[in-house]
Amino acid sequence: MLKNGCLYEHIRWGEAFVIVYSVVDRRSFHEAQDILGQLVKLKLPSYYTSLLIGNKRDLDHSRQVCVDEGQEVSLQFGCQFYEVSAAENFAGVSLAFQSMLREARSVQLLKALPIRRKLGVNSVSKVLGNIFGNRSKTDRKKRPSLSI
Ligand SMILES: Nc1nc2c(ncn2[C@@H]2O[C@H](COP(=O)(O)OP(=O)(O)OP(=O)(O)O)[C@@H](O)[C@H]2O)c(=O)[nH]1
Repeated sequence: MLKNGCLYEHIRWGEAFVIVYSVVDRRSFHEAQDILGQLVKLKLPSYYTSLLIGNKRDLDHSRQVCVDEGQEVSLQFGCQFYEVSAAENFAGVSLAFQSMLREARSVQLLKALPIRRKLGVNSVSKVLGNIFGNRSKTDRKKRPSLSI
């Protein structure tokens, strides 16, 4: 799956990723870890959001991956983590996706923050300069402006 060029391209441009494994299939859990590792390699240091989902929670009697293992991997890779049962109801799946989208939107806002902060600092320093500056107005006009 990871050798698939198409997936590789998606990882390149994607900003939010959902990785699903089955709690009754340990191999799928290992594959999920591989994908999370690929994301780290291909995406860092860019910001991205990832969500790890352990599906088929209802099949507890055949469970091969315990909830603690999923949690541990999510901590290791800094992603959100939910166990759900797509067969039982969609509420859990929907909540997990909504939570991931909220984080992805926050990340987008954070990305835009440095410019805003820069503008804010410039505005504040301009106001302080006007209040405390001892230069005449004509002197101030001659100086090059740093505001964007
Ligand atoms: N019990 C149970 N079965 C599920 C759940 N989610 C999916 N399934 C079943 O798992 C089988 C595979 O589901 P698909 O939707 O085809 O998903 P897939 O990614 O192709 O999954 P795999 O065939 O397991 O690799 C289907 O028979 C689904 O009904 C779940 O949460 N609980």
